[in-house]
Amino acid sequence: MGEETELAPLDATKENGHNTDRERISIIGTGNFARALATRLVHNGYSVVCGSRFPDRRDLAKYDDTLTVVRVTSIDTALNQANLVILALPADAIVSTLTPFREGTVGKILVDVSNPDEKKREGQAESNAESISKAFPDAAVVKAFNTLSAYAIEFDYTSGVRNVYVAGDDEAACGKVRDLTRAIGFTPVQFGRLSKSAALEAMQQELMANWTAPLVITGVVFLVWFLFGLWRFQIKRGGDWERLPLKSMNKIIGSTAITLLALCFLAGGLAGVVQIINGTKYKRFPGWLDRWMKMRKELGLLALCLAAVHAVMCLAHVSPIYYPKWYDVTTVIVRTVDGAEVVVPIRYDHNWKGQCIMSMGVVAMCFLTIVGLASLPGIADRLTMRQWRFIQSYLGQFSLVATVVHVLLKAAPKWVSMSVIVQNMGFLCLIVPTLTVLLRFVLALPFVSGYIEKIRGGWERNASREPTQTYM
Ligand SMILES: NC(=O)C1=CN([C@@H]2O[C@H](COP(=O)(O)OP(=O)(O)OC[C@H]3O[C@@H](n4cnc5c(N)ncnc54)[C@H](OP(=O)(O)O)[C@@H]3O)[C@@H](O)[C@H]2O)C=CC1
Ligand SMILES: [Fe+3]
Repeated sequence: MGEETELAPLDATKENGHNTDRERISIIGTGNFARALATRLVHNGYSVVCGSRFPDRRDLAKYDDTLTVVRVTSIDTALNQANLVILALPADAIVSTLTPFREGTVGKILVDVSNPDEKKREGQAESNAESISKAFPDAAVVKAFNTLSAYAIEFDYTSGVRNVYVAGDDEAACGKVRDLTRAIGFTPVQFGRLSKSAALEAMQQELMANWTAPLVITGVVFLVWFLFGLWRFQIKRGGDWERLPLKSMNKIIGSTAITLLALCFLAGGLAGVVQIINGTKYKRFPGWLDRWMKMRKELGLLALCLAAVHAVMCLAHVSPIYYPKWYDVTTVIVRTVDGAEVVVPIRYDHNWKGQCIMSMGVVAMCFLTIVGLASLPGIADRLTMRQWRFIQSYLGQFSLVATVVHVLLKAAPKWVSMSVIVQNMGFLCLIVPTLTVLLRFVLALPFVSGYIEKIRGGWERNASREPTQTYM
């Protein structure tokens, strides 16, 4: 592809009195991101020009047939071909690449899609977008698209509408970028002024946004149950190490899952208690409760993940060998050649206990899966508020109750005969979930829930109190 001298000048895009320059977009760069955006733009009826340092050497058609209609020109020409220019260049090369063509940036909307190189940007307060804006003050710089991958832009037409965050100081320019975003099948979300672009760039650097604390909590809960299980099932029994990887680990993982599930629902219960004590919803929750409330989704998903592992491990080893009390056995007496009588089991059937434990586990897993799926963005977006609350609150609590019953059925009768109840993992791992279920039950009683609903509706017990104090 060479320099396209026959390209119409920008003004020629005004047709029938209408300015159709929105139809032509310039992209500077011919790399992965530039090609992905060009493909999507062409699919949506845009005419695209790509500016390259080496236009003669770039043949975009060899990547995808769609790109045969994309002209590759010099950077200078590309800048002059559209009002909206997307800078798909490496972050560090943007200013130096455009500086020789400063004239061409005047009056243009420059869309910065870049993400910083983490190491180079450490301690640097200014975002890429702000640096570009400073270097080219006669252009309107808009930050957008940086939170999407080239792959998602090029191929992901099916998994729901993705958000594209837009930040910039020029409202008209931001509006044009939002229109473009919408036109190619994304949902534009105005993120604020250009100063917010640093947050957008940081967003992309975060590997585990919102997940660090829930993962640490999961690790701590797992460690507590692991150490207890190690002592209870291996050390105390004088070394039963070959059962550690599956049988003991299954109980440890199951206990971790039910604890996390309880922690997920306990936060909401405590929030209700705090609101009753405060007598108003206009008082902030204490910091620890606020943070806890915000990690409920992650805690629930981690509980679901571990519950699934527990279920698979159960399938792998639940048998009459490990759990004889869950089975009825049919035996026959066989006489050996030397006349001795040997009792031989010929058939095992799950008894009532075994059937109830397994079926309650399946029910809990099923409801928990629905709750987990409904919390994922693509699905949650499609639910009405009422549907979402029904699944998260009612089905969620039902899954916790089913889980508690599952463990109770498995462990409860044993407690009665156990001299030291606190050594029973089934008993210990039920304490927090049972307290949570009881708390939620009390909060669901008509006069209590009515009182909370009143508070959540804006009613204040002491309406004359002023000003409302906040927790720090
Ligand atoms: N790839 C992705 O999934 C995502 C990328 N981004 C951002 O998009 C921008 C482009 O990324 P991507 O397309 O993956 O990168 P590539 O390395 O694939 O492409 C960059 C293009 O920029 C041009 N370029 C101009 N000057 C230079 C230079 N000095 N050094 C290297 N290339 C130069 C090159 O085109 P030519 O040789 O034709 O001039 C090159 O093809 C980056 O800022 C990145 O942070 C953001 C989100 C996701
Ligand atoms: Fe279980």
